[in-house]
Amino acid sequence: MLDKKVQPHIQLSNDLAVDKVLLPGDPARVERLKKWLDDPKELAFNREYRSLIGSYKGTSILVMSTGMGGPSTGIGVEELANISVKYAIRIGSCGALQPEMKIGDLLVATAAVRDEGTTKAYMEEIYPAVPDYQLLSNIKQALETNHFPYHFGLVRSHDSFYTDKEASIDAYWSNKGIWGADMETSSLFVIGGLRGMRTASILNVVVTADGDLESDINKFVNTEEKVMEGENHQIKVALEALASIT
Ligand SMILES: O=P(O)(O)O[C@H]1O[C@H](CO)[C@@H](O)[C@H]1O
Ligand SMILES: O=c1cc[nH]c(=O)[nH]1
Repeated sequence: MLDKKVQPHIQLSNDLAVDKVLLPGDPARVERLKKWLDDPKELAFNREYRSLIGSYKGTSILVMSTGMGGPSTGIGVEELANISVKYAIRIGSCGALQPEMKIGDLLVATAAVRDEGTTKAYMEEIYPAVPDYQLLSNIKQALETNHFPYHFGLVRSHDSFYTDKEASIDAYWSNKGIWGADMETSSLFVIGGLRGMRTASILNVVVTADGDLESDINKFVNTEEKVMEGENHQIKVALEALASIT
């Protein structure tokens, strides 16, 4: 369904005529993205959905935060599909689950474990959460051209952060070969995919596998240098991947 009306949550409409979007979780990341775009224009900031539009190498790019977790990501993705968005790359942060991953390394999701509630409201658990092959290929090209440190691997998207069991849950999934933990990738892949969107997720490592989640997250709030370097890398790679869509 194409929708000329302003969408209720994201407060954007089809009049934008843009089909490519970058999706950070954090609205503050939207502000930091401004410097990457030519002629950036603030659009809306309603609830967790902060948006701006600009261009990169002549390609029109929408940027919109999803907030944290599956439900807000799902609503954002549905409303973006209603205004004709066709390509969406998440630029998020994640906790590492494998020991060789360093702060500021990038993790490109090859698929996601649907360990959250949102996508179960849409599809049986046997349905896979997978990205678009062409976007992955563009992302790999940009990573190699720029020589940024990266990994490709499975991500676990989850709903909880501060339960008493987080350490053992992470150990379990690490042993099963999962590379990182976030809260939105599986919802983007499943809901975006069901709505005909091509999707990918590039995650910046903000917590190492042997790190303590609470203290490392606090360092993240203090904009630790390596984290910011990783964020700049993920933004550049995502923009290059979108701009090279033919
Ligand atoms: O930095 P963002 O993109 O929000 O991603 C991660 O950070 C939040 C938790 O701190 C969750 O949303 C998680 O997925
Ligand atoms: O472990 C982590 C760290 C950041 N974000 C997450 O979702 N999980």
